[in-house]
Amino acid sequence: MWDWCLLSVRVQFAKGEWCMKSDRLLCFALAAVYTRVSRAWPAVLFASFQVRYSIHFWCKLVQAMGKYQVKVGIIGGSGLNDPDILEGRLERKVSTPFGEPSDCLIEGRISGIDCVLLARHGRKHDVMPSKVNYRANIWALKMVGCTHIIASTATGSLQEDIEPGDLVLLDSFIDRTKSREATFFDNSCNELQGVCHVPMDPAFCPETRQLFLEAANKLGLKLRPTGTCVTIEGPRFSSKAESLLYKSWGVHLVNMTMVPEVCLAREAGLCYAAVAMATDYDCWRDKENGVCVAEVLATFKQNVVKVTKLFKEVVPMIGAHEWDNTIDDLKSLVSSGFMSAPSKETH
Ligand SMILES: CSC[C@H]1O[C@H](OP(=O)(O)O)[C@H](O)[C@@H]1O
Ligand SMILES: Nc1ncnc2[nH]cnc12
Repeated sequence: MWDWCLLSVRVQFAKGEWCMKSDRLLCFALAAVYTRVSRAWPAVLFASFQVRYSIHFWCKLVQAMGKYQVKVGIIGGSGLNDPDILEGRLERKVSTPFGEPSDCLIEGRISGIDCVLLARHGRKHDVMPSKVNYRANIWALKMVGCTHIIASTATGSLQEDIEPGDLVLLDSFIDRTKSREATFFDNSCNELQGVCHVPMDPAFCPETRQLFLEAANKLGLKLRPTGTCVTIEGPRFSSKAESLLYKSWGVHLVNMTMVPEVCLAREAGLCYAAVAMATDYDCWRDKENGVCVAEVLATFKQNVVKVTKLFKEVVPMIGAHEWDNTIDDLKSLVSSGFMSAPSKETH
């Protein structure tokens, strides 16, 4: 039994995750006492203890064998910026060649997987959609080593069967923004020279999306597997004619932030997936008044637990997955978009 205890301690040290948390210490102490008294109980205790840590262990092992160390950036949209989602939090202020991101990065872990949380509109929600520095946000996450970004967004539903509170895993977008920096390759940064026409199909990372679907399935959570979102410039909501126009295009949802975030994540070679929550029916329906901020925030608040559960479930799945080919393919996709070879290795 002591061998088992020692092995466990060694694993904790090897992972660099040893910390004097009371639950872990108690677990070890009880096991040590029981070892003297009985031979059965320690096994039971350690079985439960090990289930949690063996998941971490295998995740780390899979990552250690791969080329890329997985780190998941979480961009919290309206209504999602609760840092409690992360264990062992540490705030880090960063600045990028493109300016300041919306707020500090909050680094921490979910189930042992390194994560970085960023509030898209700042933690006080004082940055409006058109003024979000999307380039700085994505670059900051890339700079601190993120391989993935999972994002949330509050959206208006353009379809009767997508009800307020429903979650949709986006698979495409339509860009109706007007005044946003939508590429890193505009020669404003010395490191990133060249003209890049990056392919945007598929728009969202298929492998990460697949893991989201499996995570939702495991949780028994309703997640619509596909959906197209039209991103408008904002900050105003749509007129009825605009709303009806988007609806007539067969679009499912409307928001103000998905573009250029998803495009910049692609240029940065990051695996990006977004979960949209329908918070309202915009203003196309005759049945009720149009959307307002209070409605958006209230609906998001009522349902936010679904998004956090889903994110907490999917992160260890991302950590356990093998990403070498996916990330290499993304890099090639970006390289294929250059009109001439970039002057420096940027990805
Ligand atoms: C608060 S109403 C409009 C606002 O909500 C959405 O934000 P996010 O995408 O960051 O969740 C929408 O895109 C608008 O920015
Ligand atoms: N109806 C709507 N239009 C644009 N952005 C939104 N975010 C939430 N609801 C929205």
